[in-house]
Amino acid sequence: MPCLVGKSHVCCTRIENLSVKAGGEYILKDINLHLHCGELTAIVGRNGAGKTTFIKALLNTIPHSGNIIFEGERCAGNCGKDHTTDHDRFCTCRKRIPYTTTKPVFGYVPQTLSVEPGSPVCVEDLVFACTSKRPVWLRHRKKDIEAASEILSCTNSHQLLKRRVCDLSGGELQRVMLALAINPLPDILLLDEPVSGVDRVGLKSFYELVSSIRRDFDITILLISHDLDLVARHADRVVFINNASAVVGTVKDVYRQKDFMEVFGHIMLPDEY
Ligand SMILES: Nc1ncnc2c1ncn2[C@@H]1O[C@H](COP(=O)(O)OP(=O)(O)OP(=O)(O)O)[C@@H](O)[C@H]1O
Repeated sequence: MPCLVGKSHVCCTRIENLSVKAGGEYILKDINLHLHCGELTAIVGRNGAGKTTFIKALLNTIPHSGNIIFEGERCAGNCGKDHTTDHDRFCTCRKRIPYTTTKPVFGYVPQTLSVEPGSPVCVEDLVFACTSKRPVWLRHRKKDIEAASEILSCTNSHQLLKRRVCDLSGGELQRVMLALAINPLPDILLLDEPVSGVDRVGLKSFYELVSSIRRDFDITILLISHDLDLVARHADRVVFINNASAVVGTVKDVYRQKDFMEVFGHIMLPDEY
């Protein structure tokens, strides 16, 4: 399973001159960023700054201009192992070739999932709907249930398999969606931090889980965040979106920047406590 795949490749994503306009105004203008594998990059900014717009442009769900170029490595294809899509990208054999694409594979966890109260859909159905070509209403086979459980175990949510999705807490739902977003393993994982239905303890464990994914899998993680303390503790780099442009740097660099301090004030860094 992709879950078992470890660190094996190097990659970089270049975002060049990304712009989004709405109603004649720029929401984002000429954003240029380099994102690296194995790094957690947090996107911060005041309400309405353009964080979600940025993610939507990356996912190509809204009109935008500019380029997204993903450079990675994949198996050369002659190592004699079974070649699934994941294998090509994450095989640990030594014969690897560089590849470049403008269409990287994204995993996406939205801020929330709208679920009808009382809906009988259980987590198992949700996993099958996302991962299997077999109609969800057919009786679930033992091997499919085991595969679903293994997918969920990546985020320690396998015990939720039989629970109704509408009954899950905000934190439980995030864990299920995160498991789906990393199976199969994407090139870039986009996360929108939950802002409702998750308490402070749940949010902390969400960041710890994201950090462990960053450690275990060599993928680029971009996280829209509203919790600047948790960002300071977990992010490798920060993108601060303000006035349609972006400032990028380490937590310390960005948090001590004049514009950032005007918006958010003085945020203590972990080594200042
Ligand atoms: N389709 C659209 N047409 C016009 N304006 C839009 C459109 N989509 C977003 N906007 C505006 O673009 C700005 C950025 O919105 P966006 O949702 O990206 O902000 P955000 O940083 O994610 O905010 P929040 O932190 O509140 O979630 C807002 O002023 C919003 O009203």
